[in-house]
Amino acid sequence: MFLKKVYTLVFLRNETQILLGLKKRGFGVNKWNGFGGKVEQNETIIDAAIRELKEECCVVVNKCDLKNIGHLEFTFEGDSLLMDVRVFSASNYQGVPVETEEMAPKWYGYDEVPFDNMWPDDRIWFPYMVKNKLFFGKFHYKGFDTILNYELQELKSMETFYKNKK
Ligand SMILES: Nc1ncnc2c1[nH]c(=O)n2[C@H]1C[C@H](O)[C@@H](COP(=O)(O)OP(=O)(O)OP(=O)(O)O)O1
Repeated sequence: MFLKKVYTLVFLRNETQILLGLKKRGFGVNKWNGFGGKVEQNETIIDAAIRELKEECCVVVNKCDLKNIGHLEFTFEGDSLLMDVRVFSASNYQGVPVETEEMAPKWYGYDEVPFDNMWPDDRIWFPYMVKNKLFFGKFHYKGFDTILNYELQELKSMETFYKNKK
């Protein structure tokens, strides 16, 4: 039996670049990642995605501009936590990303993504995101550096995926 916690993860992207943030504190510190965090009680997943993006790099995105592009699940050996991460992409937004107490943002070309300083799973599913393919990934970790096993699949539609998900 797992204890599920829902998280958001947002990537701002254009044709040639993706915005990553260097996490300055807490879980995943010193790793480059998208922007996101835990969904709070009485908050929708989309509202959490918008709030976390604003808190972490001061950018505002409208609901209609956030596209759900993937679903990731992380479990850890000897731990009952299941991290349920909803991945979003947006190319329309308001404001210029700025550094906050939590994240230092930086634009990267798709061929210069710093995978060596990211979660190890990122290099496995990023290619799907970059090719605009929808995806579902499940990763089981030992500690935070070693993937013991994983599954990754391309999805036809996120709606169908969530409709059929138990
Ligand atoms: N393995 C992996 N790959 C890619 N992305 C992630 C992981 N593990 C993760 O946790 N993440 C993502 C999911 C979330 O976007 C963040 C983690 O959120 P966190 O910073 O813990 O949540 P907050 O609500 O911001 O936490 P507080 O610092 O406010 O307590 O990383």
